[in-house]
Amino acid sequence: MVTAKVWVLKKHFEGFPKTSDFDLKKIELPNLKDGELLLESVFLSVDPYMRPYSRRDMKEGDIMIGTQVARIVESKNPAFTVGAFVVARSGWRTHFISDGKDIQLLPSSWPESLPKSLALGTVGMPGLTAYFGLLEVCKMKPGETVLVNAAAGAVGSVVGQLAKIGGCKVVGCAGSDDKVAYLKKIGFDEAFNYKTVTSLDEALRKASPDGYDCFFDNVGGEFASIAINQMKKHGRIAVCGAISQYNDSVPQKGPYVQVPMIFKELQMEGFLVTRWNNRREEGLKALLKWVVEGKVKCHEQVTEGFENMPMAFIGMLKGENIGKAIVKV
Ligand SMILES: NC(=O)C1=CN([C@@H]2O[C@H](COP(=O)(O)OP(=O)(O)OC[C@H]3O[C@@H](n4cnc5c(N)ncnc54)[C@H](OP(=O)(O)O)[C@@H]3O)[C@@H](O)[C@H]2O)C=CC1
Ligand SMILES: CCCCCCCCC/C=C/C=O
Repeated sequence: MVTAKVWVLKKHFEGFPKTSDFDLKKIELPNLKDGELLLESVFLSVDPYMRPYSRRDMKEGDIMIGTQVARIVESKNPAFTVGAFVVARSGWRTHFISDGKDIQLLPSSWPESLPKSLALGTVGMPGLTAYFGLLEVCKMKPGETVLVNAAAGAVGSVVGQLAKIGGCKVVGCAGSDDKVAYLKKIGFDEAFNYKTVTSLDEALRKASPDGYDCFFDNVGGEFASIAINQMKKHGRIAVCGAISQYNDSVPQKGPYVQVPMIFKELQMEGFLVTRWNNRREEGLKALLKWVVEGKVKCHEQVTEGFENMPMAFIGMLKGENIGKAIVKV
């Protein structure tokens, strides 16, 4: 008999999540039936979507949603061997049982030397978000200028590097001087700390006096309202995330987008990375290749210990992470 530790949502978040909104519990797992596997989580992901999705998809007492890289410790399914690593969507649990249908083996070409946690970041859902958002929504072209916010995070840091690979000029904004230094290190042409500039409008203008062809928006709210005015004619805005609004108890008010949208003839499109689930393999293959070649650099903010999951999640929402926020069990 295996005992799993799980984190449940004790109380729906009101405003910014608190550690007291979570409860750590223990669950006895049953013995495996034919066709089933026992897995242990090795790395778990904490992601911004957990904040809005908890309200939409969960009730109090449910196990927190989320993904992990897990190792197969017992198998009664001939398609999966003990010791193999998979990406699963089993929520905040140390151990779980699967019938093998909703788990994905790490690509067979995954180098031994590459951290498996990257399957939750650059070579996982956040990397795919950057890849499809830039190619399919922004439709970036060589020579264009791309703006990205939350630029030092899991999605943003990949957006900037893919845009450079695609022959664009890249401007990134992030919330600390250390993050700005990181952006310059990984090849961003311009980067600034949006928290310390006297005027965001002026800082954006200085970074690209001619304006922006593409804006990959991870933040929404006031930042997006200011940035939209600096789009070039026929610019494209990929509305990827709105993290500045996820913890609001009262919805923020305008300014509104219609006037710049009309006079600059902009395209603005929201998207979910799951739209391209049928092209997941293509995206992961491309991302893995760039990482192995050293063309895309990865950084992870690793929190040690399953007990610290709520703290890691709250820290990520506060902006404490450079690169992908990960918990190592
Ligand atoms: N559409 C889709 O399919 C997907 C959307 N997303 C979205 O992409 C965005 C980035 O996700 P991800 O890369 O995983 O997360 P990050 O690794 O970027 O972590 C979140 C970052 O958001 C920034 N942030 C937090 N609060 C605010 C705020 N009030 N104003 C501005 N910035 C803030 C912080 O960076 P800083 O210090 O720079 O402020 C923080 O580090 C999120 O909005 C997320 O919801 C992610 C995956 C898929
Ligand atoms: C329980 C795991 C669900 C994984 C869903 C990933 C979809 C991410 C879409 C993100 C939207 C905003 O952050």
